[in-house]
Amino acid sequence: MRRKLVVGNWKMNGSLDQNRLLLEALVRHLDEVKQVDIAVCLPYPYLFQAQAILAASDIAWGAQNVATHEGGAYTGEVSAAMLKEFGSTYVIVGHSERNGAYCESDADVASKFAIAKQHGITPIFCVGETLQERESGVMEYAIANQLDAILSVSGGALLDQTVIAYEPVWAIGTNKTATPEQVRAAHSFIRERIAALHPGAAESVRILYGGSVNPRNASQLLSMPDVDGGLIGRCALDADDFERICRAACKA
Ligand SMILES: O=C[C@H](O)COP(=O)(O)O
Repeated sequence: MRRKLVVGNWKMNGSLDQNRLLLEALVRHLDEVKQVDIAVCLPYPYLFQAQAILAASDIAWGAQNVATHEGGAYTGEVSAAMLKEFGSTYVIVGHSERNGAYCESDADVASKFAIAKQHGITPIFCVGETLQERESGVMEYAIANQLDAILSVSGGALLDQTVIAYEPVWAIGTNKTATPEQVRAAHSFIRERIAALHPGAAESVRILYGGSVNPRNASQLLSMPDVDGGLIGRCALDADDFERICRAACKA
């Protein structure tokens, strides 16, 4: 039985003052929510602040990216070892906002996935189709390619105990949520694809849905078969909304 996981992706939002209020509110609001795992992935400069405020709670924290290298002359990069020093449990890899704007390749994402695992950080590996891919009927092909990039570098076994986020690009930040049936079909496809290579990993990997999840649609989306939680963007910046989504996950 997989435990549900709700992760807030703060993206490039926050300030020391805003974060303190939000993190302290999350600690208060979510103190009694024990039935699901909860985490926030915030910008690098605030990992120390998250560690200070969340360490005594059950809320985990992590980053939104990681370098493909262990260290050295890579200006502007942040290594997995550095993330670990600040207590990061998770790191998001392959988010479509990075693939598009920063030209991350599948090989880059596979390296990030592998290096995170080597340092004991759980990668949250994002996959998902564009609207054009969905409308032209190649959605499964697109997702399979993204998955295979990881599977070919890391092997199925490395997916054991990791997290995949299915995020249709057209549903991110748009208020166009995927229908429950679309979500179910995509999650089932992802699990079957992994099972074909590594049945053990397919059972343990948690597959989150991300894309315009809010307190009103969370119950239905998160209770679909093969959905093990959510990756939440905008609604993770509001303590009340995030709490309601976490509570919906408890009942899902
Ligand atoms: O990582 C989170 C996703 O990009 C979803 O963002 P959103 O909930 O604002 O649509």
